[in-house]
Amino acid sequence: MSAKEPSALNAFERQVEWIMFRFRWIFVILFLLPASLIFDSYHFVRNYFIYKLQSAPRAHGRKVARIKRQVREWNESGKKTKMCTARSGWSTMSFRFPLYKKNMTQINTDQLVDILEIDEKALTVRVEPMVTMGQITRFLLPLGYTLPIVPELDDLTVGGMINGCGVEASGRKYGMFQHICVAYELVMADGSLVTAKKFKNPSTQEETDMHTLFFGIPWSHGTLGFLVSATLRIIPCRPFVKLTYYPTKTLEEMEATLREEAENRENEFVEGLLFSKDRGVVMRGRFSDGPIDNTGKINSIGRWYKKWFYTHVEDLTKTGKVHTEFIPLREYYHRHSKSIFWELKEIVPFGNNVVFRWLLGWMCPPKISLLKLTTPPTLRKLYDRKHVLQDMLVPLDRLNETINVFHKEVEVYPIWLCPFNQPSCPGMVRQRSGKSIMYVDVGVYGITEKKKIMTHTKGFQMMYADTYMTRSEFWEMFDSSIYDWLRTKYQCTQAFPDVYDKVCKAARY
Ligand SMILES: Cc1cc2nc3c(=O)[nH]c(=O)nc-3n(C[C@H](O)[C@H](O)[C@H](O)COP(=O)(O)OP(=O)(O)OC[C@H]3O[C@@H](n4cnc5c(N)ncnc54)[C@H](O)[C@@H]3O)c2cc1C
Ligand SMILES: NC(=O)C1=CN([C@@H]2O[C@H](COP(=O)(O)OP(=O)(O)OC[C@H]3O[C@@H](n4cnc5c(N)ncnc54)[C@H](OP(=O)(O)O)[C@@H]3O)[C@@H](O)[C@H]2O)C=CC1
Ligand SMILES: CC(C)=CCC[C@@H](C)[C@H]1CC[C@H]2C3=C(CC[C@]12C)[C@@]1(C)CC[C@H](O)C[C@@H]1CC3
Repeated sequence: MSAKEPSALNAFERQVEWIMFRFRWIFVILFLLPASLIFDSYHFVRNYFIYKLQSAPRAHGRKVARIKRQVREWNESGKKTKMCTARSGWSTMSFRFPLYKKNMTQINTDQLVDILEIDEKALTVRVEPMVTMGQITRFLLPLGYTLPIVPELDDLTVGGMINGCGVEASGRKYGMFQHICVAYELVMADGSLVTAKKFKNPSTQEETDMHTLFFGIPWSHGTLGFLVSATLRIIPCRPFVKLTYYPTKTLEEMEATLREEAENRENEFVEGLLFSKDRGVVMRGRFSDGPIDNTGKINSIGRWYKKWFYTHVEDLTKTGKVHTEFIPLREYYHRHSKSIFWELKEIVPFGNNVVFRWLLGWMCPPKISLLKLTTPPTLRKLYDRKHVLQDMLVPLDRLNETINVFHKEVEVYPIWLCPFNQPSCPGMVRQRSGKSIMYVDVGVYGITEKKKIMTHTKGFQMMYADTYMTRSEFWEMFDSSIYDWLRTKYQCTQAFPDVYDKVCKAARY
């Protein structure tokens, strides 16, 4: 456990800080909302034309050749500094800017933004790593398919979900994002192109190597090679999610209901929200064709004038009754995008007001990357002191204990609870029980009124969040056996930093 001391501020500085925080919405409404709309419209049109022209598969070879050439040039020029991707710090989905990029050779992977091919026989889709979740759902759902796991913010990338990690409400059935991956195409430190994948019975040394590499990539944060494409599983889907809300009145009831629903094999999605230590709701979802059996109405939560999803859920829990409704699938997947979970209320405090929603809701949300880019240093300091951003992945039977720790230390609500299945397979996140265990992601995001203490309970911490762990604490949490071996075998130690040196506090500001 390590404490973060608030820096001493005088009264004037506090006032400036408060004004910037309270009136940021003016800048957001006047500049960021229109800029976000332009940005998204450009990408929408661009992707539409690329799809219609079918040019992405041909262009992929050229893009990969360029990356191989950059890595070979790095080798030939004497390997002076280590390598990382050239993705700019402001466009990534974490609060922090990566400091490490400044002193490294940046390999340009920014053009890898296209969906390459869908194989309806093998039920897979092959995509480049900068493809976003919003892009994938827009492409797959009209074809009647979906990824088994769709992390909910539109701008999360496939590369980030694989090299970092991705969880979502369907994790109870499919695990983490890495568990829906079939193969990774990688440019390694020597400039070679390899395909890492799972083999049922690896029979040659090469197959064994590629099998081991496949398990090493998730959570490695680009420290084993550059991902240039990924083959992902797809599943058939239906146009709606039939969502049932079960209000809970105690933490014990929450844990029991979450477990019961997570273990029910008929459920596709299970998610919990805690609005206070005791009061919460468990939501279970199943694919559906809509309200044909008169068990509920359609609620198009994604429409611009609709309430933010979590406030809708909170209103339902206040009735104390079980409620069922049908949500269009894509709107369900991106249900937390419009309100950026519950972060937008700090930025546009009246963003959920009915008048605002009808007038300007269609431009929401502002892009997270633009918010990040335009956070002034004064506000960053305030966020440093008062804002909590933590995701702890813990076995479900430790939920109660974990909530108690977060309640005592930061008392930030709502808390996001996302159960997911953690198989016993090799990799950095490792449980060695020999069987699958139900874990839960406990996500805490928001402003705390308490003195901020960063605590890490037993489990795995998602590394996009703020981490104050020492190197030894880090490697106590994660399993390094395959990782270290792969780093040596593929000459990564000279080519890429150690994963801890990318995610520790000193590497980000
Ligand atoms: C000095 C040294 C030499 C090494 N030499 C080799 C080598 O020659 N060849 C090589 O491949 N690795 C080699 N390794 C890597 C080695 O595989 C791992 O470091 C080690 O086995 C990890 O142990 P573990 O208990 O975490 O994984 P284990 O559970 O032992 O897993 C090892 C391998 O078994 C397979 N496996 C296990 N569970 C599952 C599962 N649930 N689903 C699918 N696959 C599974 C995977 O291939 C995995 O890579 C070496 C490591 C070291 C330190
Ligand atoms: N529901 C969820 O699961 C959510 C998850 N998140 C977190 O957000 C992060 C994803 O953010 P996103 O902006 O998409 O990704 P980032 O750009 O932040 O990438 C995350 C890491 O993956 C590495 N990486 C990305 N692409 C490649 C590639 N092609 N080759 C090699 N390494 C690569 C990056 O390396 P480098 O440093 O070299 O750029 C970086 O270390 C994840 O880490 C995730 O944990 C956030 C919100 C929700
Ligand atoms: C569901 C999981 C696993 C994680 C959700 C994480 C998000 C809540 C955060 C990821 C990036 C964060 C940023 C902000 C809020 C919280 C996230 C969206 C800001 C928008 C907060 C305001 C700052 O000025 C900019 C931040 C950018 C990153």
